[in-house]
Amino acid sequence: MPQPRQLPPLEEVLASAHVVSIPLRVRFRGVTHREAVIFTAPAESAEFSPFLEYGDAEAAAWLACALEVGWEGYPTPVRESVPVNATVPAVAPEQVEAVLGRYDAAHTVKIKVAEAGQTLHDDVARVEQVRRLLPDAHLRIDANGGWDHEQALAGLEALAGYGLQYAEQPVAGVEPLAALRDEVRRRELPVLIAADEAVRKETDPLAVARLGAADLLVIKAQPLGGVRRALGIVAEAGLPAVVSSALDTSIGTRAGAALAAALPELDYACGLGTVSLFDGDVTPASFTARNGALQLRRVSADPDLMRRFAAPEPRQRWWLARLRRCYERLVN
Ligand SMILES: O=C(O)CCC(=O)C1=CC=C[C@@H](O)[C@@H]1C(=O)O
Ligand SMILES: [Mg+2]
Repeated sequence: MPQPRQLPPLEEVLASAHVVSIPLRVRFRGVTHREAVIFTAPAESAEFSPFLEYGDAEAAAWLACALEVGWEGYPTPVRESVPVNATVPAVAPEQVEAVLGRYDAAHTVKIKVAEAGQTLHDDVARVEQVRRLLPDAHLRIDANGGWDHEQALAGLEALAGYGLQYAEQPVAGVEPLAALRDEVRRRELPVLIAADEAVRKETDPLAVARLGAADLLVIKAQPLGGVRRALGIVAEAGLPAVVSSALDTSIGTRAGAALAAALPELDYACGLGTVSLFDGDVTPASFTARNGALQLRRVSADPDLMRRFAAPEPRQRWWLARLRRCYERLVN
């Protein structure tokens, strides 16, 4: 398990922890509120927000990230500005304009596809609507592994005509992704393949690069156990990286921006625009993009806002118990 060089004492970690629940403007990943633990830590404000269904082994990596950020701070940036994409959840075409309206500018848009209970017809309608509204934007899709091999080929055949920069995790797993990428190239479909879950949910995040399963990697600081560990994975993989959010508040998004800002190469807009999907935040000036880019600055959690968005008491207890268990895993 990745760890910050020296863990701060558990009592200090608990004393700085605030459990919040922030409403989302649109349903995303099946949730309407995002729960998170925010630390008012000595180096930077930090966030621990593994998804609710994750077990402790996986969630512990997210805690390693929070402790690194909070008690060590960020690595030195090589750029001050990070371009980001707008994110369109699996909404109906009529809702697309309102979602895009939350962004100051959308030069690049990521569109969710292959949502359970929807059809390719729904995906085509959504992508078509984004393309109609933004004829010049770079478009990318994210299937979250929701297609099988044949569905992915059918999906990419149907959507490639709208001009896609890449397809993120069209099928689940590393080998299936490699097989799909081979077939996409054989058919000469003009779409690159990106790996997300195949990097962050596998025991070996480098398997994708070794097997040639993707053209680029989606990299997230919390699931990969921290900013510095993620930097190491990108360096070893030798593939272009798209740093993305884990649906974090402004605090976790700032850690993602620190990762993107420290990468030697940044060829693609990052998936760090999701604060615009939140209807509330723990910092007075939300860390959102201006003209399609985040400008690095200090982002600190505000005590009043953390009180305003404090999670209900039973959820606080649930999160603090989870935090203790994950900490124990990092120690042992
Ligand atoms: O990449 C983006 O534009 C936004 C982040 C995003 O899509 C995600 C955030 C959190 C959880 C994931 O299901 C999802 C993703 O799959 O990339
Ligand atoms: Mg993804």
